[in-house]
Amino acid sequence: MPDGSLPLALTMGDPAGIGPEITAGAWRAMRQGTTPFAVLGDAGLIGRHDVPVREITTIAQAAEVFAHAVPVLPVGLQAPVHAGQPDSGNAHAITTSIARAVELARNRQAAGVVTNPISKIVLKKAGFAYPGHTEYLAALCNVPGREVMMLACPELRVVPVTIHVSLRRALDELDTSAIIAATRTTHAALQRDFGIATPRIAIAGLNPHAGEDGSMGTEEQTIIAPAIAALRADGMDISGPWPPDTMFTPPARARYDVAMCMYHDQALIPLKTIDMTQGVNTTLGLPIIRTSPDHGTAFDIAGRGVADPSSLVAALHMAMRMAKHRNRS
Ligand SMILES: NC(=O)C1=CN([C@@H]2O[C@H](COP(=O)(O)OP(=O)(O)OC[C@H]3O[C@@H](n4cnc5c(N)ncnc54)[C@H](O)[C@@H]3O)[C@@H](O)[C@H]2O)C=CC1
Ligand SMILES: NCC(=O)COP(=O)(O)O
Repeated sequence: MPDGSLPLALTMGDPAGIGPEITAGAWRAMRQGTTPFAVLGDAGLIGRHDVPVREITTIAQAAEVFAHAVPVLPVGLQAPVHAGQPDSGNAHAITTSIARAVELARNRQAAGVVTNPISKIVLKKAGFAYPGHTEYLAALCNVPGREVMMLACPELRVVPVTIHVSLRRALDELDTSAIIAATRTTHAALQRDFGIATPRIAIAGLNPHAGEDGSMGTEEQTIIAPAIAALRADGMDISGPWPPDTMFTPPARARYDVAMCMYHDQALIPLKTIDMTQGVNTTLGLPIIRTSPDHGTAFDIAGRGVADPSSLVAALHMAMRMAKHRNRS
């Protein structure tokens, strides 16, 4: 069976966050469609949100069950779950769910992995060694350091070259080779997983006004321009370095397929401001497909039944589209 018709593996995320209720909401929205998923988590927890749930023993059973109930491959919890009150006691279950989902995708039993949100600090307190999914997934796939985070909504795609580090450390980490590596990975993924034959890539500056000829910082000249030259020499359609404050306006966005940004918030602020409900986070550079909603655990509203499942639905649909593109390439 081609990967595009396999079910997706959906991780549990933090059980005290909005993961269980957006999972139930996504199933309601998608049950009659052609994108089945199986949850690696706790059936009782999802059943709290007024949806039928069925435990399955292999992910192959998901497609048949999906129209009638949320298919769940059980992953046992270690601590009781109270919505909105995260507990590091469940860290092992959270990370096991991710590891098993990756295994299913790597064994070609799942079309890809879609992750529900985790709390970085909850896992860190339990000794988890990774800043987020992105880095953990790369380790699980034996490609540490090759991971690239891309967020996408219908209006914009953005890639932060430096990811889950302090702003001070991001400035230290930013170098020509990091920009070149992230851009090459992004270019290849846009072709392979998104069907864009000749991606137009815009590179952001770092400083106000992109440095204005070195009068407000020299990183554009010393770090970014050499990366642009090397990428153009590879034959890519590269523009920049663009002043970051104007490169996300609607006319500017129309001129590129992806914006390479120098640090986390330079990328994520415009994306989430433009469209938090349809935004999807995807990890490029892995041997598997991985997407996720663009939002976090939203502990402040968890359990109230008000969480919007739209971003998770968009993540599930994007993962399936990517799997189908990858199969055709
Ligand atoms: N992919 C992932 O696993 C991600 C995890 N996080 C984690 O989430 C935790 C909370 O992070 P925050 O910065 O508070 O961001 P957040 O996205 O969880 O919440 C920000 C605001 O948006 C609201 N919100 C988020 N998703 C919503 C939804 N589906 N429907 C309605 N309202 C929604 C929340 O109620 C809150 O007011 C952190 O521990 C962070 O590490 C954050 C981003 C992504
Ligand atoms: N701000 C994006 C984010 O935190 C998502 O990280 P990850 O868990 O997908 O690595």
